[in-house]
Amino acid sequence: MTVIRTDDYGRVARERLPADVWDFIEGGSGDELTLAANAAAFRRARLRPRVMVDVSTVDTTRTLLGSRLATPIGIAPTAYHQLVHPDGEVATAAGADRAGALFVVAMFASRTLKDIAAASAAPLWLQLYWLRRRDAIADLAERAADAGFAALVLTADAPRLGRRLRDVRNGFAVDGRVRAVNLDAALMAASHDRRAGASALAAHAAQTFDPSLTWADLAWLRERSALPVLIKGILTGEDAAAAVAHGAAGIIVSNHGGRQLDGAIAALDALPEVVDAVAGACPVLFDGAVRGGRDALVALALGADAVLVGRPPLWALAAGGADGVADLLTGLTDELAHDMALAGRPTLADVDRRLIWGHS
Ligand SMILES: Cc1cc2nc3c(=O)[nH]c(=O)nc-3n(C[C@H](O)[C@H](O)[C@H](O)COP(=O)(O)O)c2cc1C
Ligand SMILES: CCCCCCC(=O)C(=O)O
Repeated sequence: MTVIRTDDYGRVARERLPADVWDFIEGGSGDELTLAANAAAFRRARLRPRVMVDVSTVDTTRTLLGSRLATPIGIAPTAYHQLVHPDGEVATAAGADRAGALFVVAMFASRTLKDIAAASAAPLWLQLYWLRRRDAIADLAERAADAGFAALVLTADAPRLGRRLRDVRNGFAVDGRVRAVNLDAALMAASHDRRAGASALAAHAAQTFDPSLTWADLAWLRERSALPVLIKGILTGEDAAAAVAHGAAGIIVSNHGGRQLDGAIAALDALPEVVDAVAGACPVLFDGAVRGGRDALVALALGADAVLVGRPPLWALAAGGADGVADLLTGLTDELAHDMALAGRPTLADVDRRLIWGHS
């Protein structure tokens, strides 16, 4: 199959991956209402292009927390990349590096932070879940700083894992050969216990995730790491304001790709409210159903400083390893530049709400 659009990687990956791994990646929680809403929100958006603008040069570069990126399209944290490719996150990092893109590495990465860092000169951030074992969080934050990671991302929307019915039906468990190597083995054992009619990941999260996380705990993390801490999983202006008040260095508007609270609003619909509440106090990133350059353009116009893609890099990794990831990201960035030119917005500074019909 010739790969010309993001979804083509998905078709190739689906042919290559075991059905239960495909379902783990693709699935949302519950009735997958939020998963569907994320994509539908982009399909509704309509653009107001300007003409007679010099677009002979289009600039997609973006500076985020002091790091210069070739593209405002980066990689969202997703667990266990070795489920789809033997090189796992090392290949993902190499692909992101070639595209000059940000890669947010998951706490449950299947390659070591050191090996991932060695594969990329582009910025790397580390995502954290709030574990009952605080020592594991502090230890990981320290190792991330030592390995040259530039920021931490605390995922706030997962006091427990969403009820992902595909995983429950498949009795999904992570293949024993794929390990969350940055956490100690005892902490991770349950994610490999296959049991009919249950998701091993959900059972494992119930044991290890600490559902008592509140804003006060952000101070604990900030005291233990000099790295800036962003909060991922914000969908309301109230929480965005609280994040700023508690010293968050950035916010990621996200409903976890429709994998947590089913029925939560589409991430794109939440974006303007969050951007208004933040009022420029810190960068606002976005994820959820970005599948093309036009989607990225819409989210940027609604106020995101950068967008992240979650499932597509896993598809591209399965389809073509590091080359697949690099091609995906450069392809998305080319599409973004193309649409910026046709919309009469030659720089990201020109991309604002006036571009979106109904928001101008
Ligand atoms: C297979 C998979 C694993 C994920 N793992 C994590 C994770 O470990 N930590 C996290 O904060 N979010 C995780 N996410 C959510 C993504 O970071 C992101 O919010 C979501 O995938 C964005 O939506 P998209 O897939 O439509 O681009 C995961 C998503 C998928 C699909
Ligand atoms: C207990 C391990 C949880 C990893 C979950 C990754 C994931 O599927 C998600 O966050 O979504």
